Amino acid sequence: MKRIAVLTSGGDSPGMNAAIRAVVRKANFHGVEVMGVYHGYEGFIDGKMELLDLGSVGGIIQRGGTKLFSSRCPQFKEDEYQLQGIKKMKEAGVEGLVVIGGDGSYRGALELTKKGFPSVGVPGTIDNDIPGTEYTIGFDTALNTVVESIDKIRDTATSHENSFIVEVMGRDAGDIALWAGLAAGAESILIPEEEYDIDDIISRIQHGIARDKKHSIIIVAEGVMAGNELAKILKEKADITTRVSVLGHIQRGGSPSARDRVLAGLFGAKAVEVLLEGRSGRAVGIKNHQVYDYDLEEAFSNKHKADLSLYTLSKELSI
Ligand SMILES: Nc1ncnc2c1ncn2[C@@H]1O[C@H](COP(=O)(O)OP(=O)(O)OP(=O)(O)O)[C@@H](O)[C@H]1O
Ligand SMILES: O=P(O)(O)OC[C@H]1O[C@](O)(CO)[C@@H](O)[C@@H]1O
Ligand SMILES: [Mg+2]
Repeated sequence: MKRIAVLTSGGDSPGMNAAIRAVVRKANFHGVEVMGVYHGYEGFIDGKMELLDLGSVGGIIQRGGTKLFSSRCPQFKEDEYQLQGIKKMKEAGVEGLVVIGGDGSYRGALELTKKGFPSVGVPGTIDNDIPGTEYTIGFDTALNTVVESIDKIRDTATSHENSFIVEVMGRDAGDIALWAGLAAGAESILIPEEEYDIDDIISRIQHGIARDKKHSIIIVAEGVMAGNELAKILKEKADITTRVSVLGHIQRGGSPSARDRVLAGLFGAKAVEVLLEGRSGRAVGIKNHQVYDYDLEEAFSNKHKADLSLYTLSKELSI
């Protein structure tokens, strides 16, 4: 291969820029040019891209967001648009693609590979919900943002002896809620992967009050329900008044943590190696501290499993 392309797709995540940089620098190291495709699959369809040289990815390793912009592009699910994009790429001499994104983006990458355009997936999502890899780029930074926010909420919760509900991101995946709950010492954690027990949540708050605890923190992943909805249930069922904080998109921003930058470097470089070895339809991941590649299809035909031992542990530690 003499020229490949890179794009970022789906929700952005801190560390995507570091991954773009790694793809460009690693490919250049092997004498291969890299085109940066703008706005995810939207730009792919239109062939909206430009050459990324060594200098063009300088100064971005520490920047949140993605220099290439991202999008959710529903029309890319249709063959017609995938083929149109492949045509544009081939006309520009592009022979392979690195897709940095989540599970949806991976589906697009597999479709392209099946249609004869070699593509490799790099896991870039704060949700940490891609089967086959223990960590995704951006999860660590998002987790730290959430934990820092909860620490601040805890200060005011303690001063006013309030119970707080903190709503975090995660439509289908509870990793952010779970890890943040454990890291911040939340009394209850609600995740999409596990049925919640409202009586248990209530009794934990009441138990805290009875032992003169100054605050209570409940973390709810948005996929379970909105924080305000939970507040209403607690009021109606047990006359418990709570304050609600919805952390929202601040969780997707900010400078990537050192861990996410390292992961981005490892994954970006590995994706280039895979393409240059003539392999495609692969995803890169990390397991037991080893970076490896595996079948893209495995990344979405299996369901992501949250580590429920953390859930049990959190219940034991926060009482
Ligand atoms: N079945 C599919 N076939 C082709 N392309 C797809 C498919 N599913 C998703 N895509 C493409 O991938 C894009 C991103 O998918 P999605 O919105 O699910 O985000 P994601 O990559 O899972 O990231 P995250 O969930 O972290 O935000 C979609 O907008 C679409 O362009
Ligand atoms: O960009 P949008 O549409 O607000 O997406 C929000 C979703 O994206 C994610 O942040 C993942 O990127 C999810 O946690 C969240 O549910
Ligand atoms: Mg997704």
